[in-house]
Amino acid sequence: MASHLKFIPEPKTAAIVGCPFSGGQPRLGVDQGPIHLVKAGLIGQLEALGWKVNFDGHHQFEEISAANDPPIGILKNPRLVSRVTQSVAQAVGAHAAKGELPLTLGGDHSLAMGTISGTFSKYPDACVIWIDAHADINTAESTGSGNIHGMPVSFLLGIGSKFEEFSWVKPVLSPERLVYIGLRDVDVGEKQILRDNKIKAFSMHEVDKYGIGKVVEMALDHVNPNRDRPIHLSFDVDALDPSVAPSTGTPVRGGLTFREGHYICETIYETGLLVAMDLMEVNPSLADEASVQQTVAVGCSLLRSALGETLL
Ligand SMILES: NC(=[NH2+])NCCC[C@H](N)C(=O)O
Ligand SMILES: [Mn+2]
Ligand SMILES: [Mn+2]
Repeated sequence: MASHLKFIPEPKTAAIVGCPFSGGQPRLGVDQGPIHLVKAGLIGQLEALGWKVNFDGHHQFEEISAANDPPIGILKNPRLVSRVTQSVAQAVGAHAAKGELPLTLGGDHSLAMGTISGTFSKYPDACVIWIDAHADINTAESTGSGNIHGMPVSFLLGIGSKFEEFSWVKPVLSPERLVYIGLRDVDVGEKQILRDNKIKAFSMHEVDKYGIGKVVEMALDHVNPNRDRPIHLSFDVDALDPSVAPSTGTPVRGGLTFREGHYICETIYETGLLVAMDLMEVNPSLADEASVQQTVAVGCSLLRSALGETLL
């Protein structure tokens, strides 16, 4: 397939934004996700697809001190998450501004607050396709956990109470420019938020009912009816079934198959509209060595599919 990406000039260049960060949730180890993905050979694999790949080491968040970061209300590590995601927004925005395609490797999904802010700084009319078992749309009012990886979408939409610490996050995303695929563990308060804001979501029920081909087409018809808007793809590896991607912090059974996950990435590549992708929540400290290798390999192959790897 000699597809090309409409918004990415030649020579097509991907920028790896490695984000070893776990502060949006309580489990250690998810910060090692990007290190494993790169060690597994991701960069060479993308180069083999004809991409120029920029990677000058993983981002260093050490200087962003975690000291003295008491909860704000129920929000955990609020200052740390805010500063880290703000620096990610700047990095992603700078790559996008140069015409590169940022591939952000997480790390936990709170990072998407930064990646999507960065994408919208260059492409204000972009849309977001969010692949996840979870909606990650809790507000400070609705969250039970206080883990900010369950909340980035509400911040990007500008719903829920506002915090001085997050004043840099602008409500760049509007509800009709967002669509979910793969949901199956959505909190009661999140369901209300999805209804109140008329946000389109295809849960695993719809994937079973219509098949993944039809679901992706309907998702694109919703956020991108004329197939002219830039697409930011935010892929939480826990969207896949735990038998496919076991090494992740909040696995939920009944997820996407290996092929369904890849089909989504392949189809979004085929639109020619992809401008940024996140691959989040790979946690190499969870599960045995073979499961870790399997999850990291799946992460790499999802990224390859989104960057144009074809089956034939
Ligand atoms: N990015 C994720 N894996 N998010 C899981 C979120 C789980 C739950 N809904 C929460 O708010 O805590
Ligand atoms: Mn998830
Ligand atoms: Mn998520």
